[in-house]
Amino acid sequence: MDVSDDGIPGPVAEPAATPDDTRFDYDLVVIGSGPGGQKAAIAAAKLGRRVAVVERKHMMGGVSVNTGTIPSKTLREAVLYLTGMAQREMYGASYRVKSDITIEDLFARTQHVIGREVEVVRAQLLRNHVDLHSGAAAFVDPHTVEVTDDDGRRTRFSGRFVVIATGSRPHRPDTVQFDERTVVDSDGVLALDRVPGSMVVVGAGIIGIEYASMFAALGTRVTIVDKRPTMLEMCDPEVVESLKFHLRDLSVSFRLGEEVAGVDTGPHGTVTRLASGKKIAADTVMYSAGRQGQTADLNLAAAGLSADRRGRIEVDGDYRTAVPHVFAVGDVIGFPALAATSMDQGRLAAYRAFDEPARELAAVQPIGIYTIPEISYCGRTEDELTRDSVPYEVGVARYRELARGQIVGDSYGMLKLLVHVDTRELLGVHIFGTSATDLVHIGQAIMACGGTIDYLVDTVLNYPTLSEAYKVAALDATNKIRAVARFGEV
Ligand SMILES: Cc1cc2nc3c(=O)[nH]c(=O)nc-3n(C[C@H](O)[C@H](O)[C@H](O)COP(=O)(O)OP(=O)(O)OC[C@H]3O[C@@H](n4cnc5c(N)ncnc54)[C@H](O)[C@@H]3O)c2cc1C
Ligand SMILES: NC(=O)c1ccc[n+]([C@@H]2O[C@H](COP(=O)([O-])OP(=O)(O)OC[C@H]3O[C@@H](n4cnc5c(N)ncnc54)[C@H](O)[C@@H]3O)[C@@H](O)[C@H]2O)c1
Repeated sequence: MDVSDDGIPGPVAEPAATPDDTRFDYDLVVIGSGPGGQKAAIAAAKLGRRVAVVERKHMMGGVSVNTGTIPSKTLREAVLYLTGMAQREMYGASYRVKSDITIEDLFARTQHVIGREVEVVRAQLLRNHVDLHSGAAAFVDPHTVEVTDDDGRRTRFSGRFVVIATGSRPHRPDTVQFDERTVVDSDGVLALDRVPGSMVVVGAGIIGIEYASMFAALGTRVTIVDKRPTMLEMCDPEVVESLKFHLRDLSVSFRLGEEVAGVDTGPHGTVTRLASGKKIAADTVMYSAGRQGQTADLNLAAAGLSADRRGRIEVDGDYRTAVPHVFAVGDVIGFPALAATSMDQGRLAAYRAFDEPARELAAVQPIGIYTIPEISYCGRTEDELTRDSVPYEVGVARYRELARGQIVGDSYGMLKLLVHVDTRELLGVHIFGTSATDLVHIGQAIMACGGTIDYLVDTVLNYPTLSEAYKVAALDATNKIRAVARFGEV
C-alpha cells in the first residue's frame, strides 16, 4: 500500500494515465481545489485521465478548508470545549474549562485542523497523480487557461474538458468600509486579535447565526440584524423558536426586519446605523450578508461564458455550462452552496465528461446548521405539507426523556417526525440539540428508501442512545394516528 508523507494510507496502485486526446495537455483541467474541484479531479483520475488542478497559493482545500466550513466548525468545537457550555447542566452555570479564553486559545485549534486538512487534500490529489499548479487561472480560449503565480510567472496549458470550481467569497456592500479590525466579513472574523466584548452581526443567514451563537457562548454581547422579518425560514419554526430562546438566554438581541444603512468606525469601536434610525454601538461588526461567485478574474468571455450579477455560472442538470466541454460545480453555480453537495457535483461532472455511468443525486438531502445547539433537517416542513394539503401527523421525542439525553446533559433537544397519516411514510425529520447533524441521516436513509415509521417501531435500537429518539417519536406518531382512527368506534 502507498503511504504518503503524512502517514495517510493511499489506494492500491492506480491505473496508469491513458492519454485521451493528445491535442490537449490534460484530459481535465480543474480550477479551484475546494470540495467540488477535489472530487472532480479525483473522480477523473480514478478513470485513468490526465488531470490538473489550479489553486491559489495558501488556498489548497478551498474556502471550505481555509476560511469556511472547517475553521468555523473547529472554532465551534473549541468554544464548546473551553467554555464548558455542553457540561453546564451537570456541573452548574459557572462551569468552565478555562476562565479567560483568548483568541489564541481558539485559533490554535483552528490552525491545527486547517494544517492537517490541507495536507490530506494535497496528499489525496498527489497520490492520484493529479498535477497541482499554484496560481490564479484565467481562460485564454475555451480549452486553454493561463496560470499566474505569486511571482507573476505565467504558464499556459490546455484541457479537453474544464471544471470551474472557483467557489464564492463574502459579498461586501460598497457603502461599508471594511478595515479588517473592527468591521470584518466571515473571512476577517478568523483574524480578529481578541474576543470582542460586543458585536453586531449583519445578516441572519446560516453563517451569521452560526458565528453569532459561537461569540454569544464566549460571552460577547451580540446583536443580529437582518432585513428579513424571520430568520432561518427554511427550518421548522418550532426549532427556530427553540434556538432563539437559547440565544436570548446568552444575551443575544434580534433586530429582524431592519436594514443596515451604514457603519461608522471610531477610536472606541463602531456604530451601526439602521434605516429605522436606531444606532447600535459595538466593538466589532461582522458582515455575513450573502456571498458572491468568484468569476471576476476568470476571463469567462474568452471561453464564451458569462456570469450573473452575483458572479454565478448557469449549468444544466449535468453541471455543463453553455459551452459543452466546460462544467461548473459548487458555490459558483449557486444554491445550495454547501460543501456536502459541492463534492458530489464535482464527482458527477467528471463522470458526465467522460461518459461514466452515474446516477443523479438522491432527492432527499440533509441540511446541518452548526449553531449552539445545532439544527438539522431533511424532507418537508409542516408549512409545506399544510400548503400542499398532505394529511400528516407529528411524532415528537424530547431528549430529556431519553436516558442518553440525561447522560450527556441535554434537556432541551428535540426530534420531530412528520408522518403521512394514511401511508405512514416518513415525510420530514427536524432535529434540535446534541448530534442533530449526525442523527438526521437515519431519517434521511428511511426517506430515501421510501420507508415508513413501521421500520422504526419494529426495529430494536441501541440503548441508551440519542437515536432512540426516532423510536420514541415513531411510537408517538403511531399513537396519535391510532387515536384518530379509533375516534367514534363503539
Ligand atoms: C463560514 C462558512 C461556513 C460554512 N459551513 C458549512 C458547513 O458547515 N457545511 C457545508 O456543507 N458547507 C458549509 N459552508 C459552505 C462551503 O464552505 C462551500 O459550499 C464550499 O466550500 C464550496 O466548495 P467549492 O467546491 O465551490 O469551492 P470553495 O471551497 O469555495 O473553493 C474554491 C477555490 O477556488 C479557488 N479559485 C477561485 N478562483 C480561482 C482562479 N481563478 N484560479 C485558481 N483558483 C481559484 C479559490 O482560491 C478557492 O480555494 C460554509 C461556508 C462558509 C463561508
Ligand atoms: N452549516 C452550513 O451548512 C452552512 C454554514 C455556513 C454557510 N453555509 C452556506 O453559505 C451560504 C451563505 O450564507 P450567508 O449567511 O452569508 O448568506 P445568506 O444569503 O443566507 O444570508 C444573508 C442574510 O443577510 C441579510 N442581509 C443582507 N443585506 C443586509 C443588510 N444590509 N441589512 C440587514 N440584513 C441584510 C439577508 O436578508 C439574508 O438573510 C448559505 O446559503 C449556505 O449555503 C452553509
